[in-house]
Amino acid sequence: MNAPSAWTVKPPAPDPAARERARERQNGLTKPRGSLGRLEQLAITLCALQATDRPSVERVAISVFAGDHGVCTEGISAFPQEVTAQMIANFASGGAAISVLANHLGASLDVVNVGTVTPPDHQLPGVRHEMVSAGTANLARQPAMTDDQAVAALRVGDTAAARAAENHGQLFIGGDMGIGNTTAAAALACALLDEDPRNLVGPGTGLDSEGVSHKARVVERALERHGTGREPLSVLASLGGLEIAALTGAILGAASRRIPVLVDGFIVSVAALVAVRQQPALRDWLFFAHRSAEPGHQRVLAALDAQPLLDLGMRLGEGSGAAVAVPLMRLACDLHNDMASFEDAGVSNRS
Ligand SMILES: Cc1cc2ncn([C@H]3O[C@H](COP(=O)(O)O)[C@@H](O)[C@H]3O)c2cc1C
Ligand SMILES: O=C(O)c1cccnc1
Repeated sequence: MNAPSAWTVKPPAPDPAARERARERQNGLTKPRGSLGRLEQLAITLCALQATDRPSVERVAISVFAGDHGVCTEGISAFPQEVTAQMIANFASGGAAISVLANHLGASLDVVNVGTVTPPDHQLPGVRHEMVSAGTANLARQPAMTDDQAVAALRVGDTAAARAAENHGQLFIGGDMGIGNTTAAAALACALLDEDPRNLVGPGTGLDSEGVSHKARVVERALERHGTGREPLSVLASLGGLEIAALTGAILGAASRRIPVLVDGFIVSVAALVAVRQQPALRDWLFFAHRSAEPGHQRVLAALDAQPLLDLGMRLGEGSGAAVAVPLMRLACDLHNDMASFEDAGVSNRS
C-alpha cells in the first residue's frame, strides 16, 4: 500500500499577498498598532493560509482517532485498556469532554476506530470503523506496527482530512483516544529528538512517581531495541500507535487540502512532529492551542518552535485543548473582519 500523497508531496505555500493585505488592514484598524498582540498575528496568518481577506473558523472539523496499545501489558497506564473502546461509545453518545465541546462550538465530530482490542460495536451511531489491526504490538519488545500498518493508519487519517475538506471545514482539529498512548508518544518524541526518556515521560492519566519511573524504563528498553533518529515512517511504525499514525496522516492531509490545523496537546503534537519531520513546510499550517500538563509537551513544543495560545493545566487529549482555543481564534477573526479603520470611523491616527 502506498502512503497518501500528502506524505510525499510538499504542502501548499501560504498566500503572501493575502498576508500583506491582512497586515495592512490590522495596521489601519482603530487601535494602536500591535495592541491586540498575538490575536493580530493569528488573523494575519489565517488570511495567508485561507487565501482570503475575511478569515473564518466558523466551520470546525474535529476527528478523534482511537486505537489500543500493546505496551499496556507493561503496566504503564493508570487505566485499563478496555477504556479505549468504552470511550468510543461515550463519544458516540455525547458524554465525553470533546463531545460537549464540539457541540458548544457547532463543530462536526468524526469518531474513527483505527484499531481497538475490544471488537468494534457496529451499532454505535456516528462511529467509523477503519480498524487496521486489533491494537498495536508491545513496542518494548517488537515493532508496534509493520510499515504497511503504519501506512494504512496514515491513510485513515488522510481520508478523515478529505471528509473535512468535502464539508468545507475551515479549521481541522485532531484528537486522540488510546490508553497507553502517552508511552508511545514519549517513545516517539525521544527517538526523534534524541532525548532521555526521563525528560519526556510523565504521569499520563495519573501514575505516581514510581509508576512514572517504571514507564521511563519501558521507554528506555523500547529505544534500545529500536534505536533513535531514523526516518519518520520507521520511527512511527516501530514506536507509534494506530491513532497517532492516523493523526499524522490527518494533519498532513488537512494542510495538503489548504485547511489550517489547530494542534491539541502532547499526543497530537508528537504526531505533528512526525509530520513536520517528513514535510518541514507543514509547520506553516499549524496553530498550537495549549500547553498540556504532561511534562514532555514542553520539549516537543520547543522542537516545533511553537508558542501555544493557552496554558490551562489540561491533560486530557481527545482534541479537547484545541477545542477550548477555538473561541479565541473566532474572536481574532471577528476583530479583523469587523473593527472600523481610522479612516472609516473618523478617528485620528498617531502623528
Ligand atoms: C476516561 C478517560 C478518558 C480519556 N480521554 C482521553 N484520555 C487520554 O488518556 C490516555 C493516555 O494516558 P495513558 O498513557 O496514561 O493511558 C489516552 O487515552 C488519552 O487520549 C483519556 C483517559 C481516560 C482514562
Ligand atoms: O496532552 C495530551 O495530549 C494528553 C495528556 C495526558 C493524557 N492524554 C493526553
